[in-house]
Amino acid sequence: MRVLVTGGGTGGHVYPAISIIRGLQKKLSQVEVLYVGTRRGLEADIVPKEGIPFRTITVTGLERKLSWRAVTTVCKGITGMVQARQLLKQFRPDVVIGTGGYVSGPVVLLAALMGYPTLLHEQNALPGLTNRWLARFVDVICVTFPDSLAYFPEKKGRVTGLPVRPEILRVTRDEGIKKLGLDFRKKTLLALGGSRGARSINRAMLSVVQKYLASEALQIIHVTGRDGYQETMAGLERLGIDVVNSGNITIKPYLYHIEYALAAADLVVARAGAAFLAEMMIKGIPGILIPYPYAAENHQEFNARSLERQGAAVVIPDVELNGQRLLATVENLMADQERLRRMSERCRQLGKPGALEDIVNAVMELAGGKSKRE
Ligand SMILES: CC(=O)N[C@H]1[C@@H](OP(=O)(O)OP(=O)(O)OC[C@H]2O[C@@H](n3ccc(=O)[nH]c3=O)[C@H](O)[C@@H]2O)O[C@H](CO)[C@@H](O)[C@@H]1O
Repeated sequence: MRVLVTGGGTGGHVYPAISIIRGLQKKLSQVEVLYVGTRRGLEADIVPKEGIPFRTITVTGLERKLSWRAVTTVCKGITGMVQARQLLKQFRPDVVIGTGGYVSGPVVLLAALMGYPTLLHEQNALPGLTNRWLARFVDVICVTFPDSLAYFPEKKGRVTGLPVRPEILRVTRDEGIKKLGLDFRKKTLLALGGSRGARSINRAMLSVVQKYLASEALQIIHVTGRDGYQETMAGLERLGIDVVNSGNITIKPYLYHIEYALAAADLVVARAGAAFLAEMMIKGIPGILIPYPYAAENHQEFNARSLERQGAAVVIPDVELNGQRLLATVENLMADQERLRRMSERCRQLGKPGALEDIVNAVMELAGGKSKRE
């Protein structure tokens, strides 16, 4: 099978694309892949390192106002379309997969117009601009949140979820607690702010760390992000909080093996990026979510509110976040273990451990069911 994959700009679009490619390679003995991205997106760095054949086209984001920049954008858009058409004609895929981001616009559009079977994957509850725009042209749209089905033509959408790394599915609570040197008798709070950390969460967490410094009930892992580590440590020192000798608090700039922390956690404090939320749901961990307010079209708010409506999380808007509010929310949840248990149950029901399998099956079905016109 020949699969052309496109999607990029940020990791949020690139990692699901790589997971889908790996899933197809595992399932099929013969699969030839071509990844189409831009030179400037994160995909240009990651995809070749993964050993996946990679080609680039020229595209830039859409301009909302008429200006010289808008004219240049249109010209680049036309160049991108011509390049995409050439790549499609050369590679002749059995199926084309788009995971969002500007680059997938011209590639998937051309593919659909040329008669190739097309599939989109949407990660967020509020679908991205490119996927919303492509929806009318494509065959199948796999979504993460049921909420986003409302933005797509009725018969095309299906809820598959977002693929998570296999090690996250595999590691057990006992393994996580042991690996991180935690106490089996205590509950564990994991606080982190997405892959780059979050200053507002780091600041608010100071109050939570201070309160639970010597707790017999709750231990804390706080991941600050690389940029926030020094500031957090300085903040703790200013407050006279000695985390090193407390034995109850772990502060790290980044977790390369987050699967252990996820396996150990009973509650998280986090942003609301789609990948992390999918991981929380699968592990059954309720969340206190503080959506990143500057994400495109405020989409993290939609992700977080979706889980809140379904009883799997509580939301604190970033503008309302401070130490007092976060501490009160943690304390309320810790005082109501029955509520935490119900929330955890809801998370597990929402988790989609079979996401990758479902997407791979949809791709295979599509590739087998339609023939190319060009
Ligand atoms: C700022 C922004 O716009 N982010 C978007 C981006 O998220 P982004 O690509 O940043 O992804 P997420 O925030 O959902 O997930 C972060 C990932 O980093 C991992 N991790 C994090 C911290 C750590 O110490 N170790 C570690 O391994 C997590 O396990 C997770 O897999 O694309 C997603 C999918 O389109 C969107 O939903 C997010 O809103």
